[in-house]
Amino acid sequence: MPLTLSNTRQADVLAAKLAERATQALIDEARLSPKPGLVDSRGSGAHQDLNLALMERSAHSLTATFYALAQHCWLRPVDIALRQEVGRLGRLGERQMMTATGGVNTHRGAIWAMGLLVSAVAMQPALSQAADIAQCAAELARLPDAFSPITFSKGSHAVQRYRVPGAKEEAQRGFPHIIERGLPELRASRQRGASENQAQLNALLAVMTTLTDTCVLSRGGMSALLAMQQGADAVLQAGGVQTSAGQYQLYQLEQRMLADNASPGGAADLLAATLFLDGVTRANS
Ligand SMILES: CC(C)(COP(=O)(O)OP(=O)(O)OC[C@H]1O[C@@H](n2cnc3c(N)ncnc32)[C@H](O)[C@@H]1O)[C@@H](O)C(=O)NCCC(=O)NCCS
Ligand SMILES: Nc1ncnc2c1ncn2[C@@H]1O[C@H](COP(=O)(O)OP(=O)(O)OP(=O)(O)O)[C@@H](O)[C@H]1O
Repeated sequence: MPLTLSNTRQADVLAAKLAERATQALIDEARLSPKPGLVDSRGSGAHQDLNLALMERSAHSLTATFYALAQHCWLRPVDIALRQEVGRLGRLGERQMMTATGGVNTHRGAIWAMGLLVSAVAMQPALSQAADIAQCAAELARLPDAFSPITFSKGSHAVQRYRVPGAKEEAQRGFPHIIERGLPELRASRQRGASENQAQLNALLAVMTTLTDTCVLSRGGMSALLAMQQGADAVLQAGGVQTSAGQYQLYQLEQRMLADNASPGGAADLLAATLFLDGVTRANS
């Protein structure tokens, strides 16, 4: 479509809205409490170098990145040129995050997941189903980015060592932990009468039941990952965080994760992305 004044204005409006929603989803995730092992409004969980103020500063520093991604992707077809530009903007966002936090990794995985989903909504603003948006993001994630530097990462090390899918594969598969776990649990919990806080915690736990979270693997190995998955499942089997049995199981899970020095950063990223997609698709419906 040729760029006219009117559709340039539409692109601006949508980009501003998506950037604001993505930033807010990161803030809502960070504040949500009580989350096992993660930064929340009670404290730093298993982290020495993170706290809520830093997470919020980091989230705000990313608004400009999400805005640029949405602007650039507006009505664009998925192709290598777009993939490269999205990769460039994502890496620029990582550098801006590092500047805002004084060199601490607060949201690396979140920039990846949220950045791809923001891009997908801008590419096809008419999509109204979360699964379709996730598939569009997956198509982008599956394309090679020739400018991606080959660097060591804890995530890729865990993927190779334990032979499990990590952040890249989750995106390339169409974010199954958002579409098949987080989003259905969020909506089902609300329908069962859980409060918004409880529904979001249940959604996080639903993601944790099966995610091979490379943050947990890097810090605590396979035993910590299995304890996380089984502990999250035990909370949901007990009726979720809105029941006293579920709260007891959540307390047990938190104690175990702290003892393992483990934090489900990948699950937290996917919860933030779940909240973003929930908001975007509710606004469209
Ligand atoms: C894919 C990324 C996250 C790197 O992943 P990798 O596993 O190699 O490294 P790293 O350990 O630094 O980060 C992984 C992060 O992903 C999250 N995560 C961990 N496990 C999982 C999982 N199973 N599923 C989803 N997310 C996960 C965590 O937050 C973790 O910290 C990303 O940084 C990247 O390659 N970006 C390139 C820039 C780009 O192309 N961006 C485009 C979109 S903006
Ligand atoms: N509330 C949260 N608390 C902690 N981490 C979170 C939270 N929300 C998202 N994350 C994700 O967790 C990741 C940070 O995890 P972690 O600190 O384990 O990674 P690291 O810096 O690579 O490793 P380490 O801290 O072990 O050196 C970030 O990429 C971020 O996207």
